[in-house]
Amino acid sequence: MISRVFRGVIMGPPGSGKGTISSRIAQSFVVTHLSSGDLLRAQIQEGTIAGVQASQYIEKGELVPDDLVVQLILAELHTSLKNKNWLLDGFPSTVSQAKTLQKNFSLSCVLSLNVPDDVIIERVKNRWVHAGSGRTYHIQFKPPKVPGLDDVTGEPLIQRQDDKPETVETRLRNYKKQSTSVLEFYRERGLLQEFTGRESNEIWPRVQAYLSSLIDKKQDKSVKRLKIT
Ligand SMILES: Nc1nc2c(ncn2[C@@H]2O[C@H](COP(=O)(O)OP(=O)(O)O)[C@@H](O)[C@H]2O)c(=O)[nH]1
Ligand SMILES: Nc1ncnc2c1ncn2[C@@H]1O[C@H](COP(=O)(O)OP(=O)(O)O)[C@@H](O)[C@H]1O
Repeated sequence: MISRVFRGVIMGPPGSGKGTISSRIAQSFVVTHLSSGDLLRAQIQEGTIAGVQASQYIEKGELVPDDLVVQLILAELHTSLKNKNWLLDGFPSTVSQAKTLQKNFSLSCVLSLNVPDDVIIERVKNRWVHAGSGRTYHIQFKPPKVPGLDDVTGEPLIQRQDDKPETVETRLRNYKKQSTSVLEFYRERGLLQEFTGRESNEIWPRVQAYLSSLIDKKQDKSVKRLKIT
């Protein structure tokens, strides 16, 4: 059933391909991708109070307090993404966040990526990002056109502080601890669609086929990835 507005969530452990699959969804459908991690990193870059608070948790691989991230996400959904198709990446990460989201919006679906830990740990080692846009690259899987530089701006790529192996281990542990109840919350509501695999290129066609039944492709073009100023 194609509903008027698409409101989706994509879940998965760090490095599972949420950003990769989300950008393909944004290219294939009229959907704007909003990453809670990108929002938080933008706050840190701007040196806001929220950014200073969030950085203390992010650098340890721990979740940022619910009220802080809820405020940032809801502000975007009620303004720049009002009446638009959107896909949330990395939010909700707790049941409390899921309940708050449910009070504000009814979701079309929740996609969950199941990728083995050994694949994730190897992948994140070679993840490079363009801090300003959140675009991600990978030495083998998605290399930049010019080594070390962002394809769009030509600015230097960096590795995230929280992508260090010991922090990734913490984030993986925290994801497993927190996500079980969030996945159950959505499974009980018949919203959860799980995709298991080792490569994004094998998962993507299954995601694309599933979303084709939910998203109306004919709608006017909307912004692909919310530019977080
Ligand atoms: N080798 C390989 N790397 C991938 C694959 N999918 C994504 N990546 C890369 O692995 C890293 C993590 O992917 P990302 O989409 O950022 O995952 P997220 O943390 O869940 O958003 C990035 O550097 C991606 O470019 C894949 O199928 N194979
Ligand atoms: N919904 C959220 N609730 C609390 N903290 C969050 C949330 N989303 C992101 N964060 C914080 O930002 C960090 C980076 O998130 P993210 O960019 O989604 O990582 P990845 O995409 O690699 O899984 C997380 O480790 C966590 O500290």
